[in-house]
Amino acid sequence: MALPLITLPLVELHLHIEGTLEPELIFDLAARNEVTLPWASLDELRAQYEFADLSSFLDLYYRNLDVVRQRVDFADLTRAYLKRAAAGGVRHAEIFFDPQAHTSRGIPLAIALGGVHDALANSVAEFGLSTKLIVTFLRDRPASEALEILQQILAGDVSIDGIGLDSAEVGYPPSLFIEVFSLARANGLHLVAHAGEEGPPAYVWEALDLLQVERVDHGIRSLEDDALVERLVADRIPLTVCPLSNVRLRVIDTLADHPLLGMLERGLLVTINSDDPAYFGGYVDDNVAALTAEFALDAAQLALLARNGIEASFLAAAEKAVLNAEVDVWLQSQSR
Ligand code: HPA
Ligand SMILES: [Zn+2]
Repeated sequence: MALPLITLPLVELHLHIEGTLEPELIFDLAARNEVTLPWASLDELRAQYEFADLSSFLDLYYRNLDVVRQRVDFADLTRAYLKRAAAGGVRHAEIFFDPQAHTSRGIPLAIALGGVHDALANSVAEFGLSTKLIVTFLRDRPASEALEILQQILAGDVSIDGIGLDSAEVGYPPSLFIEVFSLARANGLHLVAHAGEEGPPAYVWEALDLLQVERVDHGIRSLEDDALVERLVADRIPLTVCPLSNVRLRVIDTLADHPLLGMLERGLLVTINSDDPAYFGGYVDDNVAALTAEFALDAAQLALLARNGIEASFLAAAEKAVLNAEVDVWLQSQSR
């Protein structure tokens, strides 16, 4: 009898829930909410998924959210991600949610956040997948708005685990958000920020020194600054790298050009993630599979990447130990 296949237990740390809105769900929610779409068919919508850079992607990402309106829509969106992620071996996900992508189009915060929370609350029971929720602020909107929303969340009844920064990077340095991050820190929240995706290494320094982030999202432009790499290595600051996103947003030309192996060689704590899987051609397991094919990664390298994700997560030590033991079992299964 064939041995049952053991899947590598994965942790996902860079995932925008809004970026899991698949074309089929866009059409379903448009029908549910009686929204007229500008696309006549799924194919016509899919034809829009060619991006020149981050901002051309963000235009479509925000636009497509028009169909997500009711609390149940947010729950359905989130549940669909959890189901797909679990099927790909994800055991723990730390999920980004952009409140301003919804409040700015008139959806009350409580509806959007409540719907996401409804799905996350059942995730362990339904999918065997634990989660944390990280509220990300749009850096191309005023910091005063982010501060107001954070205050509302802190006063509300949905508890969150951390905050982050995303959206258009260049021209919006982390220094604009010092007050928001100070408030989050004072309230015991974890801190992350997108930096060094399209922005310069100086933004990564600011995220570390001014915002005191615990992880850097993307961060691949850090490689342009040796002193910064030394700092990231010395402090074991994780970088949540998203290879298929990097290719689709033209941060790099092709997957073959991805600096993953060089980053690992330099001792960086690199984790593999999907970013916006409905837009970039794959979920986290697809990212791992694409890297494995491109760079002929062996079982030890895959186990290292899985362990990096576990180390970089905001799980408690005992929870990390459980997942690391599952990686051990997977690694043993690979040598048989
Ligand atoms: O890849 C991203 N970068 C910045 N902001 C984002 N918001 C969703 N995805 C992204
Ligand atoms: Zn991102």
